[in-house]
Amino acid sequence: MLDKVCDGEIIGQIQDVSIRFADKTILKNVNMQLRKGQLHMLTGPSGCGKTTLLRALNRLNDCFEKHVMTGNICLQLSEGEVDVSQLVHHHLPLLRRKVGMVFQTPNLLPGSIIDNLLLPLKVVAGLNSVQALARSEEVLVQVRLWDEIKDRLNSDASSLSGGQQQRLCLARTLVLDPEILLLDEPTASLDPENTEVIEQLLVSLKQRYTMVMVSHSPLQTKRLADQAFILDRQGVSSC
Ligand SMILES: Nc1ncnc2c1ncn2[C@@H]1O[C@H](COP(=O)(O)OP(=O)(O)OP(=O)(O)O)[C@@H](O)[C@H]1O
Repeated sequence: MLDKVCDGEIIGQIQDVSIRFADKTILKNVNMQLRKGQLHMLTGPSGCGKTTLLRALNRLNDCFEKHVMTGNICLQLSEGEVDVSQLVHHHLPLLRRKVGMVFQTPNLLPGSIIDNLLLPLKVVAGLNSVQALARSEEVLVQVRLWDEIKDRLNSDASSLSGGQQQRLCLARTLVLDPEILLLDEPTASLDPENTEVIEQLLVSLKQRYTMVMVSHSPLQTKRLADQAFILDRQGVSSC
């Protein structure tokens, strides 16, 4: 029984969501609820549509041609209830800020470690240099990276280890104050030691953020899940 915590305010309703790319149906009538401050683990066979479902939550599938989604996704964010499926194009950047995503392999911006945080803070959040530096330090402490990199903030981000790069990616998402975090197999490219660091970090982020994480590992799912879901051709079931 993986449902360690079943109560909690429902802040996400995924109702009858079906998604296809061109004429290929990937997801059919998926129903799922997200609860505030909980870590929802999503598992299932390769190719069943886990990443596609994650991307539906912040409309990243819109980036692909011939993508069609039906059904509803409603999220309760600090601004109020957002009908994700109905949002017009110019509201998507704000949605993606509130519903941030971390990918399977670290996807850092070219440039220095600190550039990876200053850039979104200045360009997206409109902070000045002093504010952006202060916020960067705050979030680097939050992802437990500050002590490791505080003396080389201007080094190339690619000089970081894989685990450090993934924590920097997480920091880059957190720096914009998301409310929901989408995590697409964030430890898939990491060794067991770095996986443990990321897992501990995610546990520490529970409560403050609502998280949806894809994992292939039953053990990882068991370790982390407040609620676990299996996605397959029949849709989503909790386990
Ligand atoms: N942009 C796209 N265009 C066309 N087909 C796509 C696109 N993205 C995903 N698909 C297809 O949708 C199906 C589900 O892919 P998805 O990546 O969501 O599965 P997954 O469960 O996350 O797989 P894995 O566990 O292997 O990462 C696959 O058949 C894939 O080829």
